[in-house]
This record gives sequence, C-alpha cells and structure tokens, in this order.
Amino acid sequence: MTSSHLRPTPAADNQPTDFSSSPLLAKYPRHNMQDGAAIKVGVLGATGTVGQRFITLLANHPWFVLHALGASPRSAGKRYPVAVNWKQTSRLPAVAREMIVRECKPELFADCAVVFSGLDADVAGEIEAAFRAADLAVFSNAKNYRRDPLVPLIVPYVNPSHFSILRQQQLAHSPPLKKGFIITNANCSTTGCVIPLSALEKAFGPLESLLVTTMQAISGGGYPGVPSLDIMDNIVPFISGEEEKMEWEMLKILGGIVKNDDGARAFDMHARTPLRVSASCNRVPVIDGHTACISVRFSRRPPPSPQQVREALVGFTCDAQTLGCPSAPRHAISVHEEPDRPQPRLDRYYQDGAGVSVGRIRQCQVLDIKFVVLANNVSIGAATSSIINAELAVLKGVVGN
Ligand SMILES: NC(=O)C1=CN([C@@H]2O[C@H](COP(=O)(O)OP(=O)(O)OC[C@H]3O[C@@H](n4cnc5c(N)ncnc54)[C@H](OP(=O)(O)O)[C@@H]3O)[C@@H](O)[C@H]2O)C=CC1
Ligand SMILES: N[C@@H](CC(=O)OP(=O)(O)O)C(=O)O
Repeated sequence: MTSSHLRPTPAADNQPTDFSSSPLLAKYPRHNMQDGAAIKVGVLGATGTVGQRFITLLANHPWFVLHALGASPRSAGKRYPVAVNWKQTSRLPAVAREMIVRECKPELFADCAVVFSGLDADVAGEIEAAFRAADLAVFSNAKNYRRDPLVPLIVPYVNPSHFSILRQQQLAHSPPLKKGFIITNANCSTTGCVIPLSALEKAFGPLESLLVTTMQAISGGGYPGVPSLDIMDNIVPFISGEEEKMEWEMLKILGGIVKNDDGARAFDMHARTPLRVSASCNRVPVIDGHTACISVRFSRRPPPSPQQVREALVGFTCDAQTLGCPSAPRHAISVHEEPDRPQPRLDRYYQDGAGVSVGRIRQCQVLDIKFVVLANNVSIGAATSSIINAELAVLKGVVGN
C-alpha cells in the first residue's frame, strides 16, 4: 500500500533546512518583506535540546539572522561551541561557531526584533517577563505563560487568529508596550494532537469528547532527561504535570476568542460546545518523536466515516501555508495507509520535522473514530512552531525591523 502524500526519503536526522526547495519561498522571497533587510533574532536557552534545534533551523533562514545567543551564567562568556554539548547529527552551523553566549539579560538582546526562548521553565517566567518589559517580542516554548489570559498559546497550523489578543496584552502592561509581548507555543504532545483535531473540527464541527494516550520520547524531558537505567527496557507511565497540561491546553487552542460587552477579548476555552478531554501520558524508550493514540466523539450525528476523516486530513491546509511562511511544510498532515505507520524512527523527520503523521484511521467501538498521530517533539513540538509563529507575526506586521 502507498501513503496519501509522496514523502521524500527520510532525511538524515536534523539536517539543516534547505529553504531553496520551499514552494512558498518562490512566492514570498526576502525582498517581499517590509524593508528587505534580514530580521535579527536571539535565542534564549540556546545550549539546550530545543535551543540547538532553533540554531539548526535558523542557520539558513531566509528572513531571520541569528544575532544573539543566551544561556545560564554557567555558559555565559564562552564561545558557543565550548558552552554547548552539541547533540544534533548535523554539524554545528558556521553562524554559531564564533558567537559568544550571553547572559539572558534584555539589554544584551536589545537589537533583536524577535527573541526565541527555549529556557528551562524554572527560570523562564522571570526572564521572559523582563524581556517583554524591555519591549522585546518573545516566542516561548516554556509552560510559564500558557495559562495567562492575555497570552496567546499558538500552534501555527491551528489558531493564528489568537494573535488578535496581543494588543490587549501590550496595553495591559505597565507601562503599556509598543512592540513587546509574549507568545507561547504548546506542550509538545498537545501540539501533535491538536493539528489533526483542528482539521476534524474544521471539516465536521465540534468534538464532544476525546481520549488520548501518549508514548513520549526521552528528549521531551531535555538533556540528559530520564536516567538510562529507568528508561531502557522499560515504560514509565507518568510524566509530571503532562496530562493536566494536555487537557487544559487543548481547550485554549481549539477554542475561539470572544468579545465581551466592553470590547475586551477573552479565550472561550471551547465553552460554546464543551469538549471533554482525558489524557494518559507515558515515557517510552524512543529518542525523538511523540506518538499518541486518540479516540474522538463528534457532536454532530451521524459522525463522519473513517474514509471521510481520511479525506479531511489529507485535504487540510492552513494559514501558515497560504500566507507564505517559509518554514511551513507542504503538507501539515501526512496520512498513512500502511497498517503499521506512523513510527517514530521512520516518520519523525518527515518534512524536516515540521509536519505530523497520522495513520490507522478506523472506527472506534466506544467513541466514533480512532487514529494514531506522530509529531517530532523538538521540531513542530517546539522550535519549528515558535519559528512559524514568528513568521506569521512578520506577515501580520506584528514584528519586523
Ligand atoms: N524538549 C522538548 O521536546 C520540549 C521542550 N519544551 C520546553 O522548552 C524549554 C527548553 O526545553 P529543553 O531544551 O528540553 O531543556 P534543556 O534542559 O535541554 O535546556 C535548558 C536551557 O535553559 C538554560 N538555562 C538553565 N538555567 C538557566 C538560567 N538560570 N539562566 C538562563 N538560562 C538557563 C540552559 O542553559 P545552560 O546550558 O547554560 O545550563 C539551557 O540552554 C523548557 O521550558 C521545556 O519545558 C517544550 C516543548 C518540547
Ligand atoms: N513535558 C514534555 C516536554 C515539555 O517540556 O513540556 P512543557 O513545555 O509543556 O513543559 C515531555 O516531557 O515530553
């Protein structure tokens, strides 16, 4: 059997993105940007698992140029190759080889129009707030501000409409901000799931309930993560805080934004059509790539058939593609027909880790439909989402030189 989309041979792990083959770049070349100049970006937490992926993805970016790298005081002052324990299979990009790691202080990133954060959550709260207060645009992977009622939690293929809350965030700040804000992306397991779920809601109306069981890669916990003696030959059926994050974040992302009587915007948390979510999260001995088994029930009766679901997922397109984000993949969702796919080892680098892979779409005897989804936790689950969010921000005129 064949797959619904032609997929390239899986690239060697983590090769730098080749933007020259992006179909969108031809349509939206660099000179289409506001003033034609590359946009300076910084990376906080640049030495970590997510930070390294940022550097790999940004090294050849057509709009963004790496300008400043930050990490802990342990790393600050060192050349990046000395500070980092480089764990990517591609070589450390030339652009980062001579850079000196800075402390994560806003004044050291003042020239950056965009700051990506891959900071440890223990320190992200305070540091990201200080960067926002210095009127810098922060795109964060950390969990700290995801529940903030004025901070959008954006999965770029799903809810870029949530950018509309940003002005309110800036005005609520004391003093009000002109350019600074925080945008977060979601927990890596949440991200992989909401992409196909949003495609289903778009095609068939609201979901009523869903059950999700994850099998999450070791790299999700950062480096060095779970001790080898705990994870080899084993499954750990607990990831602290993960189930609660998935259950809550899905509602914020899949929900809309309402305008109150006073004109203020608020996230509706899917309240108009309540959605019940139950998540069970497991750590498995896979290096990269979070897999999730999902069963859903639709509000609308009768529910769609597996074939209708398959067609909706294959046909899914999103703003990040149509607007022309250079890092958006040709297909946000790849649908497999083979009975034993997706698999992390085979499918996690599909489209450089920017797409998600779905398979085993079938009837569920308890709810309506069940399927499997695989997402690269470090790419679309983290760095790639942040980068596409920043590309959307450029196209929406929210950031720029
Ligand atoms: N790994 C994944 O798949 C995903 C991770 N995330 C989130 O992204 C963030 C980064 O995760 P990950 O890369 O895995 O984590 P790592 O532990 O691999 O990296 C953490 C980074 O934070 C820096 N840091 C630690 N302490 C400080 C400090 N006091 N001041 C400034 N910088 C500091 C570290 O610098 P140094 O090297 O100098 O210590 C390092 O660069 C976390 O919030 C995580 O929850 C989100 C989605 C997926
Ligand atoms: N907790 C996730 C990764 C992560 O860091 O999540 P969050 O950004 O929601 O804290 C995992 O272990 O796979």
